[in-house]
Amino acid sequence: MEIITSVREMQALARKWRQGGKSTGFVPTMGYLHEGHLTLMRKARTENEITVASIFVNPLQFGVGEDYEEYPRDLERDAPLAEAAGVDYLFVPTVREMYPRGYQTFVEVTEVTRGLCGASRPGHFRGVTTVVMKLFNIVKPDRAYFGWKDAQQVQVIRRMVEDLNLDVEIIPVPIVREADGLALSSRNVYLEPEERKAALVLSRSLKRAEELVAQGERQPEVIKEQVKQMIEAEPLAQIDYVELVALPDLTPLEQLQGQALLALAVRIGKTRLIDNTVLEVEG
Ligand SMILES: Nc1ncnc2c1ncn2[C@@H]1O[C@H](COP(=O)(O)OP(=O)(O)OP(=O)(O)O)[C@@H](O)[C@H]1O
Ligand SMILES: CC(C)(CO)[C@@H](O)C(=O)[O-]
Ligand code: BAL
Repeated sequence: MEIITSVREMQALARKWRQGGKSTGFVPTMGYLHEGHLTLMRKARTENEITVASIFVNPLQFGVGEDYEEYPRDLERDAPLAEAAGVDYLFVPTVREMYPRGYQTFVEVTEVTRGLCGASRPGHFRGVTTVVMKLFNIVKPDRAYFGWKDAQQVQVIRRMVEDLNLDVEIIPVPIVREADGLALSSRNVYLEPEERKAALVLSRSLKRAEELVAQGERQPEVIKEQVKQMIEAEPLAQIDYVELVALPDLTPLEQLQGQALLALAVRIGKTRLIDNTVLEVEG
């Protein structure tokens, strides 16, 4: 595996593969790799001739007072993990390399970013779409892999790809969980042992919602209320949002039908965690 830090060098390599007709799979990440990221990388490995991953903690997608400074960074730990997962090139640019002096161009998706994390983290998705657009232009992948843990991010990126006619296939990958249900996240390292236990309330409340739907419940408000009550019963948890919206547009729902996304953002102590499940009703 080769580590590339220069945009120009990465672009030159990508141009060479394109001209040689080699397919490229790309996995953008913010690093501190875990089994969720590695699953994306292994999938990219099996479906493409060249596998590229990036590690870049993108300052543009963090709001004021968020954890940009504390976000875990450890390239010495990450590089061998990426290599073992089959990554050929690990792109690790600096902030100055991605946003040189005078930088002033941004990409904004307007509708599907309004609710959920877009509402609770203003400017977040503008930062995500801007960096992902840049990364796509640098790596020129045929396929790009995104985790369903960030379900809204998947819909936002898909919208950007469709609206801007980008020649890349977006491949969503199911959420990877710990044996006890907690969705893997780089931010789980912030959790103290007691908080780690309390964090299980996210996946448990999603399971409860799935049971309610299996029992015939179709009222979004009833499902959301049950989820909220479960989370509020956990003393260390504080709800940021609990939303039940239609897929793929993430618009409000009057009645559960087709595919809906039940998405949560919950603070456990100072750590903001997200999780979700797709609720599917036939007919
Ligand atoms: N548990 C998971 N299962 C599947 N994909 C995941 C999981 N966690 C992260 N990913 C995906 O990995 C990619 C990189 O995500 P990122 O580097 O932000 O990791 P993260 O663990 O989600 O970090 P954090 O939640 O702390 O921001 C994204 O597409 C994300 O959806
Ligand atoms: C896609 C991404 C790497 C862009 O910075 C980030 O939002 C993430 O890790 O999900
Ligand atoms: N996985 C989403 C990146 C972020 O929280 O900024």
